Amino acid sequence: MKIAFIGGGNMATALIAGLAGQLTGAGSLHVVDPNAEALERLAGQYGVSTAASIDVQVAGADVVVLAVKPQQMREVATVLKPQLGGQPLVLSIAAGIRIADLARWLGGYTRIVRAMPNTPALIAMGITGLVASAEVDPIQREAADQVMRAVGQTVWLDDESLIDPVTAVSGSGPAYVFYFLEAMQQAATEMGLDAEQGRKLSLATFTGAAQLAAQSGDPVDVLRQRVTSKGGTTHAAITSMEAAGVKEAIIEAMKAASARGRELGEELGKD
Ligand SMILES: NC(=O)C1=CN([C@@H]2O[C@H](COP(=O)(O)OP(=O)(O)OC[C@H]3O[C@@H](n4cnc5c(N)ncnc54)[C@H](OP(=O)(O)O)[C@@H]3O)[C@@H](O)[C@H]2O)C=CC1
Ligand SMILES: O=C(O)[C@@H]1CCC=N1
Repeated sequence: MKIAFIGGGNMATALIAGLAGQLTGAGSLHVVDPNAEALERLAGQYGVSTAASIDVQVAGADVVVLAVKPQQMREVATVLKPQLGGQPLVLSIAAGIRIADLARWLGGYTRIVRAMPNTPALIAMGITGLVASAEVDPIQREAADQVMRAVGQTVWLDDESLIDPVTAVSGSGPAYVFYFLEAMQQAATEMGLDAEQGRKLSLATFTGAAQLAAQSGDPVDVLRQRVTSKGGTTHAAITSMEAAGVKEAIIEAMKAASARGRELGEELGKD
């Protein structure tokens, strides 16, 4: 499979890192980005071919991954439009941008899959929500799934509007986890542990608890109750979190992320 990336930033780098080791034979990765330094780094680390603007290699690709910021998508689509003669799959990972708007900017081109990956793709532990336009055939749908499966798990959606909730849960999700870890590490040092001890203890706790939740047949509230001895330390912590409204704040934050995705689509998809 020949895959061309338009945009070689944070998310594209995570996908390229995961994909680089998986392509065999005639498979190739090509990256277009105006930033020469970013291209040099990607070529050096992952052996990809590069270009500063959309070129003949993009025109010959089987899959064109659009990995620019949502605000840059319209301009990129306009430049890409004349290069779609080979009928590639256009795989957009931009938050908010709706298939219908992208199809319009591409001059009515509809072989589009919209995907929402996340940065753990960098270590092949990503998860991606996907939705295909009605015109995408099963072969290209499988191609999209294959690209994303190379960097983790995939979840297909029937309804495009659900990609905003997916963005709020798993697209932005790694940032919430890092934020929680930041708080745990800060608390650890404030209570007298050194930074390395705090980092090791909090990271292992997060990974261990997540693995336990994934492997256990029990729901997470039951697992939480098993840690919470009556009148003990965990009870003190959870009582403090409940009083501060932590759960409600997380739920509100995620709804804000989803609403921002929808708003981006409305704002940027006008006319
Ligand atoms: N980061 C994440 O965790 C996730 C991001 N996404 C989506 O991925 C997309 C990219 O996000 P992210 O990687 O974080 O953003 P970045 O800003 O890191 O990457 C975008 C890259 O595209 C480059 N670029 C700008 N204009 C063009 C152009 N005309 N042609 C080619 N490249 C161009 C940018 O260069 P310059 O900086 O010079 O403008 C930059 O290097 C977004 O749409 C986002 O919604 C989806 C899931 C998760
Ligand atoms: O913050 C953002 O808009 C992008 C989409 C999901 C993660 N990062």
